[in-house]
Order: sequence, then C-alpha cells, then structure tokens
Amino acid sequence: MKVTIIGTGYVGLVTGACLAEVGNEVFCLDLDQHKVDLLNHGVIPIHEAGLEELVARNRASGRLIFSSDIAASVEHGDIQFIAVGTPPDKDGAADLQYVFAAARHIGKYMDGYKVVVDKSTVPVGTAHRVREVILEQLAARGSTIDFAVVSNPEFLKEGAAIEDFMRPDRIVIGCDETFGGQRARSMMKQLYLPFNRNRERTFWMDVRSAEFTKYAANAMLATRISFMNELANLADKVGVDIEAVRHGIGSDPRIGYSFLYAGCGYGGSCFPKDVQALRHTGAQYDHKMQILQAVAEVNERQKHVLGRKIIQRFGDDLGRRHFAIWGLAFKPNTDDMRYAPSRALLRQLLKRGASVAVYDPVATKEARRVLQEDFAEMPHLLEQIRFCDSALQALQDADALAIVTEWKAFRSPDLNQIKNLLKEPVIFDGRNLFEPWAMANAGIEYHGIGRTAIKHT
Ligand SMILES: NC(=O)C1=CN([C@@H]2O[C@H](COP(=O)(O)OP(=O)(O)OC[C@H]3O[C@@H](n4cnc5c(N)ncnc54)[C@H](O)[C@@H]3O)[C@@H](O)[C@H]2O)C=CC1
Ligand SMILES: O=C(O)[C@H]1O[C@H](OP(=O)(O)OP(=O)(O)OC[C@H]2O[C@@H](n3ccc(=O)[nH]c3=O)[C@H](O)[C@@H]2O)[C@H](O)[C@@H](O)[C@@H]1O
Repeated sequence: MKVTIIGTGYVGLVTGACLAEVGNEVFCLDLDQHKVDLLNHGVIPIHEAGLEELVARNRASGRLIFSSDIAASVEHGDIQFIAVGTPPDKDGAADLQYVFAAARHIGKYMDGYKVVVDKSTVPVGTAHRVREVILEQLAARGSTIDFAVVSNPEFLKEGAAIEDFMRPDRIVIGCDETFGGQRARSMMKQLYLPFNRNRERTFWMDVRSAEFTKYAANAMLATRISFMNELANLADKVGVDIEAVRHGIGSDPRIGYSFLYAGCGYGGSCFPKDVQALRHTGAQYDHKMQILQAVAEVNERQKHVLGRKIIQRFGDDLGRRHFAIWGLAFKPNTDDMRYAPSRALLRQLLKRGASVAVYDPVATKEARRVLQEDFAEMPHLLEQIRFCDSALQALQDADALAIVTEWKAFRSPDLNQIKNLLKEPVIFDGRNLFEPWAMANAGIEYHGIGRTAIKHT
C-alpha cells in the first residue's frame, strides 16, 4: 500500500521503517530539513536498536523515502499517518499545533480519497477537530473530496521500538461511521494484516475510545510506578526491603511483575506529559483526576530522592564534593533525555556546589545539548560537569557513585575497582541494581531505593 508518515521522530521513523519492511511504499515527511538530510545520508538521528539497518535496507529497496516536500507527501499516501509531537503546553494540555498543521497540509493538497490516521497521542475529540481542519481547507478550494479520520495510537517503548511495532501486544484502531466507516476500516485492516498473522491483535473501537485508551494505558503504568515509589519511601523508613515486597506481590497474577520497579522516578517524553494531559482533560470536564495528581506529585518528588539521600549523607553544602554519575538517559537503550531524572539530580548537586563526572553509554551527545538548555541561565554550573568516556573513568576521585539509569553494563561491575577509584566506597543506587548484602560484604556503603535498612546476608 502507499503510505505517508508525517513526522520522523521516534514513532514516525519506526512506523515508516516497519511498514516499509513488510512491503508498503512509504513516504516519510518531516519539516525539519536537517533531519531529512541526515536520513537521506543514512544517518539515524536517534539511538534505537536495529533502526539503522532497517532504514538502510528499506531505503535501498526504494520502499522508504524521506522528504520535506509537503505536496508530494500528500499525493503519495492513500493512508496518511500523523506522527508529529504533542508536547505539553503551558497548562499541561497536549499542544496540538503540529497535528493541526499536518491536517491543514493534507486538506490543502489532497486530490483523492485519503485515510488520515492520528498516530500521535492526542486527547479525546482530536479526530473530530482534525476532520474539521481538513474540511475547512477543502471548503476553501471548493472541494468535496471524501476522506476518513482514524485513531491508531502507538504503544511502542523506546529501546524496544522495532520489536514492539513488529510484534505488538495490541493494535488499537478507532474507526467509526462518523469518521470513515467501512472503506477506512478495510484499508486499515489490510495495512495491519502482516502484524496479525499468528493471532488477531487488533481491537476495533470507536474513535474517542481509541484516543482515550492511549492515555489510560500510560496513566495506569505511571500510577504503578509512583505507587511502588511511594511504598519504597515508606519501606526505607520502616525497615522493609521493597525488592522482597515486589516479589511478594508480583507473584499474584492480578498484580504481575511488570512495571513494578521502584526507582528514582519515571521520565521520558510520554508518561509525564500524558499524565498531565489526562488531568487536563479531566479538568475540562470538571472531573478532578485525584489519583493522577498524586502520581505526578510523587514522581516529581521521586526524581529528587537520590539527591536528597546524597545531601543527607554529605550535608547541604556540597562545595568540595565530587560525584560520579552513571546513566543520563531516562532509561536504558535510548539516548532520549526528555524529562530524564538525571537532570533533576544534576540540578540538585550542581546548585549546591558539587562537581560531577558523568557517563552514559549513548546519551552523552544529547545530554550535552539538553543540559546547555537546562543551565542556560546559570552557564557557569556547566563547568562543574565532566563528561567521561567510560564508567570507570567517572569514578576517579569521586566521593560517591550515583546510578540513575540501569544500563546492562552497570549491573555487574568490579566492586574492588569501584572501591579503589572512589574516595569513599559509597553508592547511591537509583535503580536498585545491586543487592545490599553483596555491597555490605564488599565493604561498600549502599543506599538503594526502599532498601536502605537491608544491610546483612
Ligand atoms: N516517543 C515514544 O516512544 C512514543 C511517542 N508517542 C507519541 O507519538 C507522537 C510523536 O512522538 P515522537 O515520535 O517521540 O516525537 P518527536 O518529537 O521525536 O518527533 C516529531 C517529529 O515531527 C516533526 N514535525 C512536526 N510538525 C510537523 C509537520 N507539520 N509536518 C511534518 N513533520 C512535522 C518534527 O520535526 C519531528 O521530527 C507524540 O504524540 C507522542 O506522545 C507514542 C508512543 C511512543
Ligand atoms: O507513549 C509512549 O511514549 C510510551 O511510553 C512508555 O514507553 P517509554 O516512555 O519509552 O519507556 P518505559 O519503558 O515505559 O519507561 C518509562 C519510565 O518509567 C521508568 N520505570 C519503568 C518501569 C518500572 O517498573 N519502573 C520505572 O521507574 C523508566 O525508568 C522510565 O524512566 C510506555 O511504556 C509505552 O507503552 C508508550 O508507548
């Protein structure tokens, strides 16, 4: 099928490459000319396992092209995916300006039937507004061309994006009579056929329910994490091991083990913004989302938990202190720094005068860029950050090590080397990578999340 993807970020690029991989002719549009140029030179602007090979293979076959030519992109695809960003605006609502710009472009240039697919995460009612925007453009040129608007939210996780897209848990498609009906439904069915081969994974529903399902999923996951973090903070106080508790409750199939890890808070481009956006939807309907308010507040506090533990241990004045930090990205296997907890920790430490040596296996370049923005008003603080080429290099002469991201390579370090390189053998583990008893045996002072009381074999 002929498909256009509008926006080549994490979602658009992965969607485009995966749809090309199963035989579709995919046209990827982005208005960021620099990004398009990079992609046309085989350079992938984000770190995502397997994506470079996938894009190269499909570009070479001619099934995947990148361009900033809007008219050509509208002409190409019978199916037009809108996969642009929906960042929070100043009230926390999803900023839909990019979605509507994409819709305007479609309405302005379309010359035949199109199925317009909202792939971006958008609030309930957006498909309706996208339809109106397209209708306005058609009316302006006296056209009555038929089209459909479908909701098809994306559930992929960064770091496992290709696997998630190629073998999804579910494909949610909102497609109803108001917006498209049978013709759109059969085109979407055909498009997703290769992903439904072994079992039917598609859940068909009305458009508004599909839009809501995306927020419900992210809000549920964020709630689990904040709930575990709340328990972990209490566990620290009452002398309980949150990891033992995690095993104890996760074995109940009604609870399950996934997404039950306490840590130094969730980050990323989606949980923080989607929790906010759903709260905003609640407010619009005069329905206060009390649980989500707490979820967001607990997470904000949790992003400062490592910093608080460090201050408790070393005092509020960190002027002569130097810390090693392992991990900058908001989670492993990505270079995404959006809402990364490492940014909150750096602010806490640098403002109190500490210097830091940081190491991340892939996010250093992106971190440099983002931190320039974070400290734009206090650029002198940036001088207190040293970016290192290895985890061991970061440890040299540090007063303690703080772990923010659970990269696999951090899981089994040489404890003797850590002890030798650090000035004091102290670890603040924001992702509970280590066992407190193993640290005690190795003579390392260990501060986990919800495990501080557990010190012995
Ligand atoms: N990042 C993720 O893992 C996931 C993101 N989502 C949702 O997918 C949407 C996109 O997210 P990301 O891919 O992370 O965004 P992103 O910010 O990485 O990429 C968006 C891209 O759209 C381009 N763009 C903006 N306006 C455009 C226009 N009018 N025409 C053409 N291109 C345009 C931008 O230049 C940028 O390259 C968001 O709504 C997000 O919530 C959903 C699931 C997973
Ligand atoms: O809408 C989105 O963008 C996506 O958001 C999340 O995916 P992602 O943000 O890539 O990353 P996750 O693996 O969900 O992790 C998010 C954050 O939660 C934290 N986390 C995760 C799991 C856990 O048990 N504890 C925990 O603190 C991670 O460290 C990370 O900071 C969802 O998992 C995807 O299904 C969704 O499509």
